Amino acid sequence: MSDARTAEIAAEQQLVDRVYDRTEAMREQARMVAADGHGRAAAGPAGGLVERDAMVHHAAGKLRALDAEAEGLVFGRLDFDDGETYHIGRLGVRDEDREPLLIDWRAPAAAAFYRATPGEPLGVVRRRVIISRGREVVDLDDDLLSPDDAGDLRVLGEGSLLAALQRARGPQMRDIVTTIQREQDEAIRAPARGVTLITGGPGTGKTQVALHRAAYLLYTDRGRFADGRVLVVGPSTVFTNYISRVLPALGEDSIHLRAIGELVEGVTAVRRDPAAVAEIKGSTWMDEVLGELIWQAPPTAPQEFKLVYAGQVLKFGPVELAGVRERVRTLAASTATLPNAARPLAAKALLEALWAVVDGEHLERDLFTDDVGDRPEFRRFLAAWWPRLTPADVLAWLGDADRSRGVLGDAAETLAASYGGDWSVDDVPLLDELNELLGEPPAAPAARIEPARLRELTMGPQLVDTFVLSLGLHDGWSLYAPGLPTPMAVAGQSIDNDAIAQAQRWAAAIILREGHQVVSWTDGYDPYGEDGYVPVLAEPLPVAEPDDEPATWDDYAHVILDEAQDLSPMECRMIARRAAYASMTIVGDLGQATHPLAAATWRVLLARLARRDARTLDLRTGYRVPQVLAAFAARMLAPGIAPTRSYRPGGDLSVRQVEELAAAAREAARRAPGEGSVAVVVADHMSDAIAAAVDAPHVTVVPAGLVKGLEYDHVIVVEPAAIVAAEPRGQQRLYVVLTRAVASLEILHHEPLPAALASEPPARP
Ligand SMILES: Nc1ncnc2c1ncn2[C@@H]1O[C@H](COP(=O)(O)OP(=O)(O)OP(=O)(O)O)[C@@H](O)[C@H]1O
Repeated sequence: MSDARTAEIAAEQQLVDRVYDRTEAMREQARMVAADGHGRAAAGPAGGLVERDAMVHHAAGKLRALDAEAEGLVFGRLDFDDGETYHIGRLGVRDEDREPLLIDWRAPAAAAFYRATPGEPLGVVRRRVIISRGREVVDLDDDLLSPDDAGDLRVLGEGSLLAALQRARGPQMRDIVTTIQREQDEAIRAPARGVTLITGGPGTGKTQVALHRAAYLLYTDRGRFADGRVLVVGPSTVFTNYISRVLPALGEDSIHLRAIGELVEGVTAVRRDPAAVAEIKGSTWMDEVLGELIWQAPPTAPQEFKLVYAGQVLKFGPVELAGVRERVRTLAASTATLPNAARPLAAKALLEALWAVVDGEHLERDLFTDDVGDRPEFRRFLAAWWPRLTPADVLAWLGDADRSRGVLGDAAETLAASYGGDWSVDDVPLLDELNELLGEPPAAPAARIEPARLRELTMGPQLVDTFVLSLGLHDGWSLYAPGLPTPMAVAGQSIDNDAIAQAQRWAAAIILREGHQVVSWTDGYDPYGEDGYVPVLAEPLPVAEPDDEPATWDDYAHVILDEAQDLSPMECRMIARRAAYASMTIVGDLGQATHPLAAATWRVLLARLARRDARTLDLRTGYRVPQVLAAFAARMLAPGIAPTRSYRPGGDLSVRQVEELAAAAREAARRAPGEGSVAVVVADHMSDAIAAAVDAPHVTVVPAGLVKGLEYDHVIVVEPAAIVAAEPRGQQRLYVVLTRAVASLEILHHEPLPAALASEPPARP
């Protein structure tokens, strides 16, 4: 290494050491403030704000996790043509004089790190990636942005990108904060509002972008998105486990990360139903089916009712009771009452039916109804005949084909065969739907709170997590500060109510006095729940410690869907319920759609989610699959879908016909390189047999149905024809399987290859 380079590294090391020393000091300070017993709010506006700005209390606690990251806390530097220099890192850190020492990668000032090119340098003359191991700077990678080189730059930070891509895969995904590419950055920083649709072929970084976007949204508007108000949904628990390390590594752990099978409280479904079953369960027809089912007599309901009144025996058998049940349904329909709230209607209908058969010549109707209605045996019968139903109760009825044939017709047998064990992922939207359809029993009168009081209880003043400028409650504009229950400044009449920009300038000046620079404004809420403007600050504000109460699903402010191409109509309904008040980011690839009811176009998917418009960002460069393997996999692509351009050169492909698959898989796994991850991917129904045969600790056998979103250095695919034959969209499934390999792909087949793969000899690397 040249002397000049060694000196540069040493200079960067000094800065890195300063940042770590400063963060250590801040961590200590945060600890002392906590130990102080007063808390930050008690320190008053000035003290509280200075302490918060110096170092994010919340983030300080995360430094240990950040320390562990190979790329370290400081990873970039921008030199501008006016001599200005910034260092970019995973957090914003200021020095003792409150000068920025490190700019958070998500701050607007850091955007140039991911966007500057020779053609459009944005004032940057040098863009440097600082490569560290722990706290030690080991290398530097510089891009000099001279307009003369405009034609040459293919990617940003080529050296560090290549190094990142060449690193062997571990069991979990790593973040890409040091090497985010321009088109990815544009998707990450797209506005939060409305719906953002991010499309791209396999390995274009869609999942990475989705996760970095979640972290970005939290940075820009913590007041709105913190405390579990961002939901990220992935296709399976294997997948969410694979990506679960990325957000904590970016310093964010208040985001809800859930597999689609985990969206209903108390249910963790991992099993997928076969395509024929999934097709029925995923269709909106199920909404009608469930809507019928909820009014049926539960299997536990008594078939007979007997009562002695004034010497008369009143007796109803199954036929009469069925008639009464129908009557309850009619009454419920006319009053929009849901089944679980309909027991009072059931009592009314039953009493009416009894009155109709009693010899009531000498009886008074009201007396009869009151008398019978109060009898313990009547109430016991009613509770058993019209019990409170849970979604699980009703869904379990589908396990009995004789019972469900009336509503399901020919589909009854197919569905019944799928029940009996644990819930499948495809059942989860049905449980969610039933939750809506069944409703809740009416609240006991004592527990009822009048609306006015309810408003006060739920809408009363709360502390804000960030500054908010709002107009309304007082005459003129009010500026709220984090942690303070009253406005910290009021503009009274002096600012014209229409002049939002003028009010924002006023507020920005006050916020600047508190040590924060306002970069722009977004929408938000003041402590009274009224609309307000929230400043985007050049440095993040401290985060309130997340409270113990988990956010409920109607609190989500932003919902991110990964692998969205696979969502069935019923899954979309379940998500739409959770996203009723949320903006959304939808991420996917139509070429990888394997669900039998997958939407054919994004417009259809948006409609299923009750959305119409989206801003669309397409990622065009693939970073996972090397060119040779990408070209081979593209033969399986459905017509009309363009293949992805791959940035990664090479790729090792071999295709072998073998006598005995299990033995060949064992042998291939044994020969697989020790460096990097190795997976054997096989049709779901063959996976147990192949797993038993392979039995090698460093090799994972993955059923094809679970491999979506994952990647391995070396992939061995066993019997592609069986993967295609296993399901209606087997062709797409095989495409997903063939696009998982980062370095080598070995195909073992006994049966002939699917025609598209066999059409010409595979290219040799
Ligand atoms: N800018 C980047 N720098 C370094 N690595 C990157 C970059 N973008 C993507 N990658 C890597 O490329 C691989 C694929 O990324 P990711 O899984 O996010 O792609 P995807 O589009 O979601 O793929 P799929 O559709 O197949 O699930 C990952 O290993 C990811 O870390």
